[in-house]
Amino acid sequence: MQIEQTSLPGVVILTPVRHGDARGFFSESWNRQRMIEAGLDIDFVQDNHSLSARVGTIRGLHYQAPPHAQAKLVRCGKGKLFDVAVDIRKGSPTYGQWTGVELSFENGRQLLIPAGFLHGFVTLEPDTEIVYKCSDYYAPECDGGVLWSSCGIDWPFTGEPLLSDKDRKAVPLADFTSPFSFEA
Ligand SMILES: Cc1cn([C@H]2C[C@H](O)[C@@H](COP(=O)(O)OP(=O)(O)O[C@H]3O[C@H](C)C(=O)[C@H](O)[C@H]3O)O2)c(=O)[nH]c1=O
Repeated sequence: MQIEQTSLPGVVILTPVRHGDARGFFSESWNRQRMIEAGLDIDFVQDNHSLSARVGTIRGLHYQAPPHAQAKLVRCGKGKLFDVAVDIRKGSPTYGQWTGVELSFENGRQLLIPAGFLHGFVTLEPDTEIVYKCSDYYAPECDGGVLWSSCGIDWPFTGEPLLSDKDRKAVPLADFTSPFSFEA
């Protein structure tokens, strides 16, 4: 498994090995022992899977607040997307900073996003599917969001995005009070 750092400490890109043969490929998309060996052991408890039919669909920027904060391991099961994490830990030297990576079925890359970061993505192909592991269960009472266009993210997409009503009405980062604090 290849591990690449990003501009945000703690947010890392993982690329599992693909074993190719005449049929296609086989890959261990997640192996807890490999994560432990890499010092990235996280006790994931829930897998999520969503389909976004239209190019330019933006889901995000979301978080779950403590006590149900979620770390996520995100990959693209079909199509292509640009995945983004934003540091919202009060007191963090990278507070409000973002990093983004293109995830696709073709490149097999995954983004590991710790708790304390917003997560969102924009789809770059039709019928794009995202699959991701979460380190806590869904807790709608802890669900929160920040407006996708308020964090200075250089989205690789022009035009009007497709958004849920919830995402369209999200609070701008400048007006946001984070429930997360940075722990050095
Ligand atoms: C997140 C979630 C949602 N749901 C239900 C609630 C709604 O009836 C429906 C759609 O939920 P929502 O509009 O919040 O889905 P997304 O906009 O894709 O939200 C997700 O997208 C961003 C990128 C994330 O990282 C989060 O996992 C999550 O916020 O699925 C569940 O039943 N379980 C869940 O864990």
